[in-house]
Amino acid sequence: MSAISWPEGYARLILDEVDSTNAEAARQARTSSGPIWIMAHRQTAARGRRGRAWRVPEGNFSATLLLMPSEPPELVALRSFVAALALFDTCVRLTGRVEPFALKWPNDVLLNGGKLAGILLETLGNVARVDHLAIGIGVNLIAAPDASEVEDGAVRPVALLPETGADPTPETFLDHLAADFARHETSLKTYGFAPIREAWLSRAARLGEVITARTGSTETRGTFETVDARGNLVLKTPEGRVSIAAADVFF
Ligand SMILES: O=C(O)CCCC[C@@H]1SC[C@@H]2NC(=O)N[C@@H]21
Repeated sequence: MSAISWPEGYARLILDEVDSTNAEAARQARTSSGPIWIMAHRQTAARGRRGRAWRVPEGNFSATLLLMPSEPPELVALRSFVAALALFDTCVRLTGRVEPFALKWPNDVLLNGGKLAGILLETLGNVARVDHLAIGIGVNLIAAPDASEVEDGAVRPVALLPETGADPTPETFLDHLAADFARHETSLKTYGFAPIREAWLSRAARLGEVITARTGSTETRGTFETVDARGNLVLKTPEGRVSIAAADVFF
């Protein structure tokens, strides 16, 4: 595997233990003046989407990228697609295989149909313009939580090592991910969301198939048509097209 160079303009902080790298990003935001990757070998209070806990066996990958976008929230939210694409590229490079990986809206990476990685976006700042964005990324490198620990109907958790035999250290994973993220971030800034959206759709799981999107107590079932220019999930239902900004998706 060729050596990878750390992207210019991004700082890096590697911790042995922290409560949550997203919580550390919020603390770093008080003093940091530029983007910084924060990686931890252990998290004692890692959090997942929608207030869930995220269980992290040691050896798995846990990191947060703190950005200072100063952009409106709808643009900032598109970073979840940038992060998902970067994760996809990193996984492909480190395993030498593309076919077992897919992206699940809004921001999971699947491996052999199971959940390999999740992304948690958290914003800090005023409502109109986001001053700080924390992109938290967890990847099951060596071990996945037991299927009994996840919500009913959710995809089963899987890990990279048992599924592919690839055994990157968290540091190696970070080096690749930081480079891949920086490349897609430059593309977003230069060309806008369109190429990111196309690339994401070409790696999407269950495109054209019937899926279910659940938000609280509301459930929408329909054919996964596309992701629109704002990153919304578009489902074709018997009642017409529905565009969904935030939900959990079930296959
Ligand atoms: O629910 C999900 O799918 C998102 C999981 C995100 C977990 C990562 S691990 C690194 C970062 N720190 C946290 O506390 N959470 C994110």
